[in-house]
Amino acid sequence: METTIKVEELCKSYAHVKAVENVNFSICSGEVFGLLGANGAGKSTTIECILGTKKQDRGRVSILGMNPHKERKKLFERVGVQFQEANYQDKIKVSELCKVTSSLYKTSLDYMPLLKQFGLSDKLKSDVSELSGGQKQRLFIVLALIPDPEVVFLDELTTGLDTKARRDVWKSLTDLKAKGLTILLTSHFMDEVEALCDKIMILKNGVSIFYGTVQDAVAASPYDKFEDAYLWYTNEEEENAGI
Ligand SMILES: Nc1ncnc2c1ncn2[C@@H]1O[C@H](COP(=O)(O)OP(=O)(O)OP(=O)(O)O)[C@@H](O)[C@H]1O
Repeated sequence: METTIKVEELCKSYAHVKAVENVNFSICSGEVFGLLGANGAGKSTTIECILGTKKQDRGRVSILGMNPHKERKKLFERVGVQFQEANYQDKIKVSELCKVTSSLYKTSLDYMPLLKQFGLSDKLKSDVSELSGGQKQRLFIVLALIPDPEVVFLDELTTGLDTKARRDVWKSLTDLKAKGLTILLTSHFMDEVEALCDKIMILKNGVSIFYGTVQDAVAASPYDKFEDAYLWYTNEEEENAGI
């Protein structure tokens, strides 16, 4: 399988914080990769280095065979990003935001079927500011998919979604993966990670403490459930240090 994203020896510090330290992973096309870790573990920083919106101090990143710093424009056409907090005008309607987003790309998908897929058809004429948190979250996934991307970055995928909406989003993503879409997601829900991810990396204070499949993560821990294993990985050092 073709490698879509390759991260080698990635390091990035801010003033006094080592946000990412010597991180290595690769993601093949059509794979779903979960970047996990507590708040502040270094997930967003890693993603921003891959997208080229932040410059790493050391290490190499390649995405779709490109250097994200040198080929930002080309990359933009082929990559989708779900933002947590998008900057849009207060009074913009869902249909207008979809139209504006489509106009940014040379080629884009028809947004109507996407809105339908994510349960938002009846919100077409609503102001974005009037949507519920979960509806906004789903709209941001739709916006990320409008450029018909080869890779999509989904940050805190289903935070704020109700049970049914989460399951629907999982199903839609599984269908897109089957068509070859590569997905990098972050999530704080381990059931979601278990349901979707082919491979995961768990970061702690910017360092990778596990890289592999969910099954391997469970097998290498003293637990049978992934959520217990995840907590064991992320707390291990404190426990060993007697904190
Ligand atoms: N612009 C910045 N200036 C200074 N420190 C920063 C900056 N951005 C992030 N950091 C620090 O770098 C570390 C990693 O932050 P990052 O946002 O990558 O974590 P994260 O895993 O994405 O967290 P979350 O789950 O809360 O989104 C944290 O200690 C954070 O305080």
